[in-house]
Amino acid sequence: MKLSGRGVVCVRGGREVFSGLDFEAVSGEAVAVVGRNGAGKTSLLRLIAGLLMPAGGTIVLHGGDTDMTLPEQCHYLGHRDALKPALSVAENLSFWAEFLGGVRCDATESLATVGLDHATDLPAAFLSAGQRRRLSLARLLTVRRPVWLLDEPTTALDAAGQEMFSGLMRDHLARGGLIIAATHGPLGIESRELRIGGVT
Ligand SMILES: Nc1ncnc2c1ncn2[C@@H]1O[C@H](COP(=O)(O)OP(=O)(O)OP(=O)(O)O)[C@@H](O)[C@H]1O
Repeated sequence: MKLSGRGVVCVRGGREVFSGLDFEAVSGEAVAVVGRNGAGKTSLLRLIAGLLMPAGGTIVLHGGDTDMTLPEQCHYLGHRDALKPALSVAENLSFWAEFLGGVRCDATESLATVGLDHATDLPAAFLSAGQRRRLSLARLLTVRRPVWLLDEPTTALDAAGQEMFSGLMRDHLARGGLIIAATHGPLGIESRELRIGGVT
Protein backbone atom coordinates (compact mmCIF):
# COMPACT_ATOMS: atom_id res chain seq x y z
CA MET A 1 0.00 0.00 0.00
CA LYS A 2 1.31 3.45 -0.88
CA LEU A 3 -0.20 6.85 -0.26
CA SER A 4 1.14 9.42 -2.66
CA GLY A 5 0.54 13.10 -3.23
CA ARG A 6 1.75 14.85 -6.36
CA GLY A 7 1.85 18.60 -6.91
CA VAL A 8 -0.69 19.18 -4.14
CA VAL A 9 -1.89 22.75 -3.78
CA CYS A 10 -3.69 23.95 -0.66
CA VAL A 11 -5.70 27.18 -0.62
CA ARG A 12 -7.53 28.35 2.50
CA GLY A 13 -9.65 31.47 2.75
CA GLY A 14 -8.49 32.46 -0.74
CA ARG A 15 -4.81 32.35 0.28
CA GLU A 16 -2.33 29.76 -0.96
CA VAL A 17 -0.91 27.87 2.02
CA PHE A 18 1.40 25.56 0.04
CA SER A 19 1.79 24.38 -3.53
CA GLY A 20 3.62 21.74 -5.53
CA LEU A 21 3.80 19.40 -2.55
CA ASP A 22 4.96 15.86 -3.33
CA PHE A 23 4.89 13.21 -0.63
CA GLU A 24 4.49 9.50 -0.13
CA ALA A 25 4.15 6.97 2.65
CA VAL A 26 4.19 3.20 2.29
CA SER A 27 2.86 0.36 4.44
CA GLY A 28 4.76 0.08 7.69
CA GLU A 29 6.00 3.66 7.54
CA ALA A 30 5.36 6.72 9.70
CA VAL A 31 5.80 10.19 8.25
CA ALA A 32 6.11 13.17 10.59
CA VAL A 33 4.82 16.37 9.00
CA VAL A 34 6.75 19.29 10.43
CA GLY A 35 6.85 23.03 9.79
CA ARG A 36 6.19 26.39 11.41
CA ASN A 37 2.81 27.42 12.79
CA GLY A 38 0.47 28.00 9.88
CA ALA A 39 2.62 26.07 7.38
CA GLY A 40 -0.35 23.84 6.56
CA LYS A 41 0.29 20.61 8.51
CA THR A 42 -3.32 20.27 9.71
CA SER A 43 -4.54 21.32 6.28
CA LEU A 44 -2.52 18.53 4.66
CA LEU A 45 -4.06 15.91 6.96
CA ARG A 46 -7.52 17.27 6.20
CA LEU A 47 -6.80 17.14 2.45
CA ILE A 48 -5.82 13.47 2.72
CA ALA A 49 -8.90 12.74 4.87
CA GLY A 50 -11.14 14.32 2.22
CA LEU A 51 -12.28 17.09 4.58
CA LEU A 52 -10.76 19.71 2.27
CA MET A 53 -10.41 19.68 -1.50
CA PRO A 54 -6.98 20.28 -3.03
CA ALA A 55 -6.82 23.31 -5.31
CA GLY A 56 -4.46 21.30 -7.50
CA GLY A 57 -2.58 18.02 -7.71
CA THR A 58 -3.61 14.52 -6.70
CA ILE A 59 -3.67 12.35 -3.58
CA VAL A 60 -4.02 8.62 -4.26
CA LEU A 61 -3.86 5.44 -2.20
CA HIS A 62 -2.34 2.59 -4.23
CA GLY A 63 -2.97 -0.97 -3.12
CA GLY A 64 -5.77 -0.20 -0.69
CA ASP A 65 -9.32 -1.55 -0.78
CA THR A 66 -10.56 -0.72 -4.28
CA ASP A 67 -14.19 -0.74 -3.07
CA MET A 68 -13.52 2.09 -0.64
CA THR A 69 -12.56 5.73 -1.06
CA LEU A 70 -9.36 7.06 0.50
CA PRO A 71 -11.27 8.90 3.28
CA GLU A 72 -13.10 5.64 4.10
CA GLN A 73 -9.70 4.02 4.69
CA CYS A 74 -8.43 6.84 6.91
CA HIS A 75 -8.72 7.63 10.59
CA TYR A 76 -8.40 11.37 11.10
CA LEU A 77 -7.63 12.38 14.66
CA GLY A 78 -7.73 16.15 14.96
CA HIS A 79 -5.85 18.09 17.61
CA ARG A 80 -9.16 18.71 19.36
CA ASP A 81 -10.86 15.64 20.77
CA ALA A 82 -14.20 15.09 19.04
CA LEU A 83 -16.23 13.89 22.01
CA LYS A 84 -19.78 14.47 23.18
CA PRO A 85 -19.51 15.69 26.79
CA ALA A 86 -22.91 14.35 27.92
CA LEU A 87 -22.22 10.82 26.67
CA SER A 88 -20.23 8.36 28.72
CA VAL A 89 -16.82 7.06 27.70
CA ALA A 90 -18.37 3.81 26.38
CA GLU A 91 -21.18 5.71 24.60
CA ASN A 92 -18.72 8.05 22.89
CA LEU A 93 -16.77 5.10 21.57
CA SER A 94 -19.93 3.36 20.47
CA PHE A 95 -21.03 6.55 18.66
CA TRP A 96 -17.74 6.67 16.76
CA ALA A 97 -17.88 2.96 15.89
CA GLU A 98 -21.39 3.45 14.52
CA PHE A 99 -20.40 6.60 12.63
CA LEU A 100 -17.28 5.07 11.08
CA GLY A 101 -18.96 1.75 10.21
CA GLY A 102 -17.12 -1.39 9.18
CA VAL A 103 -15.97 -4.23 11.37
CA ARG A 104 -15.81 -3.33 15.06
CA CYS A 105 -13.26 -4.68 17.49
CA ASP A 106 -14.15 -5.17 21.12
CA ALA A 107 -14.74 -1.73 22.69
CA THR A 108 -14.02 -2.96 26.22
CA GLU A 109 -10.66 -4.24 25.08
CA SER A 110 -9.87 -0.95 23.30
CA LEU A 111 -10.70 1.01 26.46
CA ALA A 112 -8.54 -1.31 28.55
CA THR A 113 -5.65 -0.84 26.12
CA VAL A 114 -5.79 2.95 26.46
CA GLY A 115 -6.23 2.70 30.25
CA LEU A 116 -9.83 3.84 30.49
CA ASP A 117 -11.53 0.59 31.53
CA HIS A 118 -12.14 2.04 35.00
CA ALA A 119 -14.10 4.96 33.54
CA THR A 120 -16.46 3.43 30.97
CA ASP A 121 -19.61 4.95 32.53
CA LEU A 122 -18.12 8.37 33.27
CA PRO A 123 -19.49 11.27 31.19
CA ALA A 124 -16.78 12.54 28.84
CA ALA A 125 -17.29 16.02 30.35
CA PHE A 126 -15.52 14.79 33.50
CA LEU A 127 -12.43 13.41 31.75
CA SER A 128 -9.06 15.09 32.11
CA ALA A 129 -7.30 16.33 28.97
CA GLY A 130 -5.08 13.24 28.85
CA GLN A 131 -8.07 10.93 29.39
CA ARG A 132 -9.96 12.65 26.55
CA ARG A 133 -6.97 12.05 24.30
CA ARG A 134 -6.84 8.39 25.37
CA LEU A 135 -10.54 8.02 24.50
CA SER A 136 -9.85 9.49 21.06
CA LEU A 137 -7.05 6.97 20.58
CA ALA A 138 -9.44 4.12 21.44
CA ARG A 139 -11.29 4.98 18.22
CA LEU A 140 -8.22 3.87 16.23
CA LEU A 141 -8.47 0.43 17.80
CA THR A 142 -12.23 -0.08 17.76
CA VAL A 143 -12.58 0.38 14.01
CA ARG A 144 -9.49 -0.67 12.07
CA ARG A 145 -8.46 1.54 9.18
CA PRO A 146 -5.07 1.34 7.45
CA VAL A 147 -4.23 5.05 7.20
CA TRP A 148 -3.86 6.98 10.45
CA LEU A 149 -3.81 10.77 10.11
CA LEU A 150 -2.84 12.17 13.47
CA ASP A 151 -2.68 15.84 14.44
CA GLU A 152 -0.39 16.42 17.43
CA PRO A 153 -1.41 12.99 18.77
CA THR A 154 0.68 13.02 21.95
CA THR A 155 -0.75 16.30 23.27
CA ALA A 156 -1.77 15.95 26.93
CA LEU A 157 -0.50 12.36 27.24
CA ASP A 158 1.68 11.63 30.27
CA ALA A 159 4.88 9.58 29.93
CA ALA A 160 3.04 6.27 30.35
CA GLY A 161 0.40 7.39 27.84
CA GLN A 162 3.05 8.32 25.29
CA GLU A 163 4.69 4.93 25.73
CA MET A 164 1.35 3.17 25.33
CA PHE A 165 0.64 5.20 22.20
CA SER A 166 4.08 4.46 20.72
CA GLY A 167 3.24 0.77 21.15
CA LEU A 168 -0.09 1.22 19.36
CA MET A 169 1.60 3.00 16.46
CA ARG A 170 4.26 0.27 16.19
CA ASP A 171 1.54 -2.45 16.17
CA HIS A 172 -0.34 -0.55 13.48
CA LEU A 173 2.77 -0.29 11.29
CA ALA A 174 3.59 -3.96 11.88
CA ARG A 175 0.10 -4.85 10.59
CA GLY A 176 0.90 -3.00 7.34
CA GLY A 177 -0.76 0.31 8.22
CA LEU A 178 0.76 3.71 7.63
CA ILE A 179 0.81 6.89 9.69
CA ILE A 180 1.02 10.54 8.76
CA ALA A 181 1.33 12.72 11.85
CA ALA A 182 1.58 16.49 12.20
CA THR A 183 3.86 17.23 15.09
CA HIS A 184 6.05 19.89 16.71
CA GLY A 185 7.83 17.36 18.90
CA PRO A 186 9.09 13.79 18.80
CA LEU A 187 6.47 11.32 17.59
CA GLY A 188 7.79 8.54 19.80
CA ILE A 189 8.54 6.08 16.99
CA GLU A 190 10.93 6.02 14.08
CA SER A 191 9.57 8.26 11.35
CA ARG A 192 10.52 10.01 8.14
CA GLU A 193 10.25 13.79 8.12
CA LEU A 194 8.11 15.72 5.66
CA ARG A 195 8.79 19.43 6.05
CA ILE A 196 6.30 21.87 4.61
CA GLY A 197 6.41 25.64 4.32
CA GLY A 198 10.20 26.03 4.34
CA VAL A 199 12.52 26.15 7.34
CA THR A 200 10.89 26.75 10.74
N1 LIG B 1 -11.08 27.79 7.82
C1 LIG B 1 -10.04 28.53 7.42
N2 LIG B 1 -10.23 29.62 6.65
C2 LIG B 1 -9.18 30.38 6.23
N3 LIG B 1 -7.90 30.10 6.53
C3 LIG B 1 -7.68 29.03 7.28
C4 LIG B 1 -8.71 28.19 7.76
N4 LIG B 1 -8.17 27.22 8.50
C5 LIG B 1 -6.84 27.42 8.46
N5 LIG B 1 -6.54 28.51 7.73
C6 LIG B 1 -5.21 29.04 7.47
O1 LIG B 1 -4.45 28.06 6.78
C7 LIG B 1 -3.08 28.13 7.17
C8 LIG B 1 -2.60 26.74 7.56
O2 LIG B 1 -3.26 26.35 8.75
P1 LIG B 1 -2.96 24.93 9.42
O3 LIG B 1 -3.85 24.82 10.61
O4 LIG B 1 -3.03 23.90 8.37
O5 LIG B 1 -1.42 25.13 9.86
P2 LIG B 1 -0.50 24.23 10.79
O6 LIG B 1 0.79 24.05 10.07
O7 LIG B 1 -1.23 22.99 11.19
O8 LIG B 1 -0.30 25.19 12.03
P3 LIG B 1 0.02 24.90 13.60
O9 LIG B 1 1.45 24.45 13.68
O10 LIG B 1 -0.15 26.26 14.20
O11 LIG B 1 -0.97 23.91 14.10
C9 LIG B 1 -2.99 29.16 8.30
O12 LIG B 1 -2.50 30.38 7.77
C10 LIG B 1 -4.43 29.31 8.75
O13 LIG B 1 -4.71 30.61 9.21
